[in-house]
Amino acid sequence: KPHQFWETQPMPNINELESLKPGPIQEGILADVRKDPYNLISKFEWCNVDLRNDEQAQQVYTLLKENYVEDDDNMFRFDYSIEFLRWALLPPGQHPDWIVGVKVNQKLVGFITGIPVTLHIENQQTKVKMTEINFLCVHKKIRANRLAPVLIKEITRRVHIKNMWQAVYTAGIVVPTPISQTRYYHRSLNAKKLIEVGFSSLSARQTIARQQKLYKLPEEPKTQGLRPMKKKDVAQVTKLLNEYLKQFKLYFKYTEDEVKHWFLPRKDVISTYVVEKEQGVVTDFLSFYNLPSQVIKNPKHTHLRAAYSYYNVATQTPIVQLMYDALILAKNEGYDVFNALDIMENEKFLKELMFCPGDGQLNYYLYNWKLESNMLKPEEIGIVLV
Ligand SMILES: CCOC(=O)c1cnc2ccc(OC)cc2c1SCCC#N
Repeated sequence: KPHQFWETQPMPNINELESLKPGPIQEGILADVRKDPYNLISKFEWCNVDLRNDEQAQQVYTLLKENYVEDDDNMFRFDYSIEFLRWALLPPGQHPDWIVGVKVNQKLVGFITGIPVTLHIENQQTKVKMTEINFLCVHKKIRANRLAPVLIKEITRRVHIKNMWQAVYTAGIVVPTPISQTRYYHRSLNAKKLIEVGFSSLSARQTIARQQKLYKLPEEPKTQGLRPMKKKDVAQVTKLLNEYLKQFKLYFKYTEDEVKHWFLPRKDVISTYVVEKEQGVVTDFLSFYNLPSQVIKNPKHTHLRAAYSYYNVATQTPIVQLMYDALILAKNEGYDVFNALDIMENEKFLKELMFCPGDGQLNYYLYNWKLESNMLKPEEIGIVLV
């Protein structure tokens, strides 16, 4: 029976979509929260992973590299780097007991994480303090032990115990009940490599040279005043971002500390460029993160270098021009492909900049919250989960 576990969770099911009123589905009662961790089958143990510790970070890296998400054709598997995981999982206000591992004989075989976020939902006046759940992973060799539901229940318990009752997460699969179904788009930067790894294919009339010409980009960005973001830009970027995000139905509210963490450039992790035309005035910014993938069983390539569109705020520069510059910058940083979802204003540049729709979809979920509108359109989503 499908969704055995999800039927037991506070998620609206199909026939409740009409009856439930907007807001929390279940009232959270702190006194009812289990004080001790869920039971694990013998030899399995809970652990809090300290990602600042090189050995423990290496164990997480290897577990994900070998067992985390693959595309439907098993052509790629995400290869999150240790520095990326430290960026993604050690933001301001992080809770050490929200980086949850399961070990067997000191070997990491299961993983799930949460980070604290403040989410603004639809027209609700209040912003909801909640957790963003990510990196649910069970080693391939011990699947079908029903370990994933226990990992989800345990991190839910660790969130409840802090008096938080909602969560936000994404998944490529459909379980009860998505709040939005978005699509990945891909813009080729290295046509030859995408053909060699088998992602792109040539029709009879096409040649590799023709494809390379089609996707060729200028050497340098067009926008005057475009430069890497620096610490001195944090205040202006925070204001621009928080103002920009208000147009969406779902968005995070950022403190300056959070903007420092999420946007200051980190080599091979996050690239952020600001537009400063007039002395000291930042009018726009673009950002993309580095998430390579292992190419599974390919004679010629072991990895794909993929840049993922993060947050882009265009107030003076046309969004198409800003994103064209993002492609040029990503190409110059050595990426093979530039990926983006059809969320926020992305539809405005995807076609014009020659992005192609992928066959993978990304579903957004809210745990224990009924929306006013059952589903949100992709362009109403203002959050990117890495
Ligand atoms: C060339 C276009 O495809 C990808 O970039 C890519 C790379 N690695 C993956 C690993 C797991 C995976 O599992 C869904 C998908 C990919 C994808 S397509 C969806 C991500 C985007 N954009």
